[in-house]
Amino acid sequence: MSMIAAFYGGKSILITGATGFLGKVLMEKLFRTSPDLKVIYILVRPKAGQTLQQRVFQILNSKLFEKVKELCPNVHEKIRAIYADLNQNDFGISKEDMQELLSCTNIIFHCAATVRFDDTLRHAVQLNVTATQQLLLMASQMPKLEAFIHISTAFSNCNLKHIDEVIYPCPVEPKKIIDSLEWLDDAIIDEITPKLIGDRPNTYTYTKALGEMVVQQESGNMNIAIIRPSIVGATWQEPFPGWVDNINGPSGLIIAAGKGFLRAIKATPMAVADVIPVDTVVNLTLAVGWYTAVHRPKSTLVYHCTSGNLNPCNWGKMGFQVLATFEKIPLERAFRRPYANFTTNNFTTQYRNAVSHRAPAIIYDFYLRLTGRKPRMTKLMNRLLRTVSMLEYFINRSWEWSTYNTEMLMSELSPEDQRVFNFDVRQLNWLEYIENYVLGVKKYLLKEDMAGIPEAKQHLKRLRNIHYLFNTALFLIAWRLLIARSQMARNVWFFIVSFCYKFLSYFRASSTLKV
Ligand SMILES: CCCCCCCCCCCCCCCCCCCCCCCCCC(=O)SCCNC(=O)CCNC(=O)[C@H](O)C(C)(C)COP(=O)(O)OP(=O)(O)OC[C@H]1O[C@@H](n2cnc3c(N)ncnc32)[C@H](O)[C@@H]1OP(=O)(O)O
Ligand SMILES: NC(=O)C1=CN([C@@H]2O[C@H](COP(=O)(O)OP(=O)(O)OC[C@H]3O[C@@H](n4cnc5c(N)ncnc54)[C@H](OP(=O)(O)O)[C@@H]3O)[C@@H](O)[C@H]2O)C=CC1
Repeated sequence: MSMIAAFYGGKSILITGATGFLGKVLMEKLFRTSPDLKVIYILVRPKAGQTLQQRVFQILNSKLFEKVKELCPNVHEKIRAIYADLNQNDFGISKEDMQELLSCTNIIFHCAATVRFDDTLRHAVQLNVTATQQLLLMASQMPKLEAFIHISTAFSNCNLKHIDEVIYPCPVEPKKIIDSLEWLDDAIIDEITPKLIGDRPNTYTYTKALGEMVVQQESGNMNIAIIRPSIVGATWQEPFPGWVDNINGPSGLIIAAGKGFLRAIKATPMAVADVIPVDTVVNLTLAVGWYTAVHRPKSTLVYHCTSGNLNPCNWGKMGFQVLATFEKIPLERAFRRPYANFTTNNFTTQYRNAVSHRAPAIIYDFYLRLTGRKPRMTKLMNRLLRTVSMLEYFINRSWEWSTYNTEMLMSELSPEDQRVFNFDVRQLNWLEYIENYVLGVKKYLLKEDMAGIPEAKQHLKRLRNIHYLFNTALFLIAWRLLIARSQMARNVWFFIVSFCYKFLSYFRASSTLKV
């Protein structure tokens, strides 16, 4: 019997960010391994015209929850969606709901965050710092609380090369930032943002670091732990391989490469691709929840959930395997044949952006205009290049994350728990994982039918023929222009034509002789 699964039985668990990528997988695993848990409270806001209930209904009816619904048919009765917007004071939670949360919650998993790299400092602080502070204040009023697990990111200290499982201080106190954002106007905030974030690449990593400091400062006598996952990717094994439902991290670029939009990317092939499957993160999170509540470590422990030091893969290998998978299983309606490579310096990157990205987009938009349709490719391409430029920081560097606490926890688990809550990435076969990831992107994110593969292959053949035709036409036009202007080119042309003619005459004469 799994001790961790048994621990969550009968518990009331509060999850923030349950509608997100990580949150959904966390909920799924909890229901699958501890179907006797009491209730999962999820803090949800209405979104895209959907009410709370509609959002929960949509999650429960997704492929991810198929197994859970078999094992635990009353799962919908065990989810209690509570209206909450983390941008508001007290999260906008009603008095009755707040009372219930305060009196019943046993465990908190705080996953909600803004993960956008281009968010304003004001919004990122509100969500990743102030909301964390408010949640901790709520948690401190919960008499039955056993553990508070905060999800941070391995990149919260990406300004360092070697990162230990400790909370590093930020130059400016989080409280000072929160206070000053209250009275500064947006223009001034935008101006001081680069100075505040310093050598971090964006407001996301900066505010996640501030969030950790807040956790440390407000921990009081609660049992708190921080988990730092690196780049969270599709599921490895559970509930099935390859599940992914958002375009963050590598997923968006995998689509862009598969559809033939992305032809070149500035990346260091030998840099470590510290991707970690989402089910591995969830298994570690649940194990940490159990350990923190049961063993009550004296201080706030930080756990790195990374792959690089135990089972490294690099961007070169990842990119190669992504493209190799698209050879066998292409995406539907590709713009061009999937073919991409890495550039290493700014000059070649600018050149490839102009020639391989912008020029085809302009030509295609011209074609759309000619055929009476609305041009859209240039806009799409500019958006892609902007996204790529924001991710470049992470694919041109390597970091070392120590994993003492994570390895210590692994050794504390019973063999059964090591199996059920497996977070040992040494067992991960990267090539298999990447192939399943790419397949998952096709099936679960793009919702493409596997029956469409022959048609997709046919489409790629047509694209190849168009590509050959286009290149031949381009060559002939360039050659025609050249021989019209240069005597030397004309001489070369005359030489080639007469050589071919002589060769053909000789061939014809000899074959005639043989007969
Ligand atoms: C040797 C051979 C070689 C061969 C080589 C071959 C190479 C080729 C192979 C290539 C593959 C292999 C290499 C891979 C490298 C990966 C690097 C990853 C590094 C990641 C590091 C992460 C580290 C940190 C980890 C963390 O700790 S945090 C988590 C990470 N955080 C992020 O990853 C957020 C980033 N993103 C943004 O920050 C915003 O996205 C922004 C970018 C500002 C844009 O922003 P914007 O332009 O506004 O675009 P969006 O609005 O966002 O979206 C635009 C459209 O997508 C739609 N859409 C938005 N959402 C979603 C959603 N959910 N689900 C579905 N759709 C969505 C939206 O509807 C809109 O569609 P539309 O409306 O146009 O129709
Ligand atoms: N994905 C990754 O690569 C990594 C993620 N992490 C961390 O893991 C955690 C989860 O990330 P992930 O699941 O990928 O992110 P998602 O963007 O998929 O999910 C974010 C969640 O936060 C919720 N949320 C955002 N704003 C609010 C708000 N104002 N009120 C209520 N809820 C809100 C979202 O709700 P809604 O659905 O309503 O928008 C969503 O449920 C984050 O803390 C992130 O920093 C760490 C390392 C890597």
